[in-house]
Amino acid sequence: MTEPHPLPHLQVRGLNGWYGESHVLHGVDIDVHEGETVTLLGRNGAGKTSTLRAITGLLKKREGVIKLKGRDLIGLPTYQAARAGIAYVPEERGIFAGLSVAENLTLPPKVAEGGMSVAEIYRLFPNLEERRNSQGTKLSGGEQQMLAMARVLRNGARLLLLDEPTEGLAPVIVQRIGEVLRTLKASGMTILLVEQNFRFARKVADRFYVMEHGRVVDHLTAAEVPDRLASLQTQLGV
Ligand SMILES: Nc1ncnc2c1ncn2[C@@H]1O[C@H](COP(=O)(O)OP(=O)(O)OP(=O)(O)O)[C@@H](O)[C@H]1O
Repeated sequence: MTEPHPLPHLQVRGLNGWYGESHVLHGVDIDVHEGETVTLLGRNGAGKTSTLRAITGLLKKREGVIKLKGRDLIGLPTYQAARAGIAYVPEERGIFAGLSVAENLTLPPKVAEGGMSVAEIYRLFPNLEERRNSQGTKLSGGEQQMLAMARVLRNGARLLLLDEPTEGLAPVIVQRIGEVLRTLKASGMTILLVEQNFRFARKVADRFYVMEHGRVVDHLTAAEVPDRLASLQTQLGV
């Protein structure tokens, strides 16, 4: 039996980030422990997407500490962040529109042992198997989101960053994505999620950080949500 890892899977300290001269992240602090699902909440423009982009290195102008199981990532270029074990599904999903589902699934490079096989992917996402010969452009929004998640699950990374996975999707698909996240969590995956849909986030997350103006202004556990609901709704403007 392996001992639980003593360090957070992801530790972010004093993270600052800029788009050109525009300073958008002002000292973000986040911990995500192994096997946890954590959600970043906040109004539009609070800095949630930029935080994920800074963690992956896509936001290049950044300072602070970003550690993956104790290993500092801030000096590493984006492709090495992926190799270090981060799987990122951006809001725009990033699938190859001109390729079929099956082709999309065979392209991603493997970064670590333990990535899912195509057969395992099809077990988790039966609709993708039905649509395996369809082009990316022909998929529904929900199928595209599932394909985007499936692609990164192939690569063996154990930290999954998801940006608004339920945006624009029908309730039945949102529910399906929730089931997938719970299955991934049960398999030990660590998940950091940006989500505007608080009702959805509530069902999947262990803890929440609330962001405002490029910093974390609040933190709560799932157990604290009922007591904090009213103030949270004011903070989020929902
Ligand atoms: N490419 C960019 N160039 C310049 N400024 C940007 C860029 N992307 C985002 N910003 C700015 O950075 C700040 C944080 O935006 P970010 O997208 O991280 O917020 P968010 O909380 O994810 O909100 P949303 O849900 O609207 O994406 C905002 O002020 C936004 O206008």
